[in-house]
Amino acid sequence: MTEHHYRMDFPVGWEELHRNARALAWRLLDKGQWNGIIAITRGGLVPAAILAREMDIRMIDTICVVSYQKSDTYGTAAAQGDLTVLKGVAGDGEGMILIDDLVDTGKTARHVREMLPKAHFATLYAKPAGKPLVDTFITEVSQDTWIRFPWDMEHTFSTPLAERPKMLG
Ligand SMILES: O=P(O)(O)OC[C@H]1O[C@H](OP(=O)(O)OP(=O)(O)O)[C@H](O)[C@@H]1O
Ligand SMILES: Nc1nc2[nH]cnc2c(=O)[nH]1
Ligand SMILES: [Mg+2]
Repeated sequence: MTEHHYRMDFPVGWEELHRNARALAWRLLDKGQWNGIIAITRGGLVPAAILAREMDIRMIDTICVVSYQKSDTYGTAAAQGDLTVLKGVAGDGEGMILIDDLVDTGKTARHVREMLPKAHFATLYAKPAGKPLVDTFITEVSQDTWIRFPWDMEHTFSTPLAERPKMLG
């Protein structure tokens, strides 16, 4: 188990996520022809759907993995367990876009890149430790930032920034 310390919160709304995913689609279209998309579950599924629509790709597969345990009250990962692959993909990934929402420590990226060494690994967000493992990403955030995706959030009371350090621990 690896312990993580996140000091900053980075909430991402649907519009911002959509804009970033479309920016990624532009970048990938510029890089050539693709045979399909492989989404890393679960975070890669939404970006995969947006890429598929923008890039006119119908061939979509998944690598199904379990890694982080989100165990604290605020949905921030307290620990990262061993990576378990529930479902892989045949072949070496040639001509395929391998997509995830983000790369953090790079542990997931390292594992899936070994499984599909010829795939083009893309993410919307990247933290410095994982950045060298990504072929194409859109937005970099610092290592001590916890990204909150729209599918993990709902509209609720917003705690003033000055009080948040107590919450993040
Ligand atoms: O670079 P790493 O430190 O390996 O972290 C990145 C991984 O963590 C998140 O997935 P998570 O395990 O939270 O599961 P989910 O996609 O099912 O929500 C994210 O979607 C990446 O897959
Ligand atoms: N939602 C979310 N999941 C993660 N898994 C690893 N890092 C992160 C992060 O910053 N945000
Ligand atoms: Mg994930």
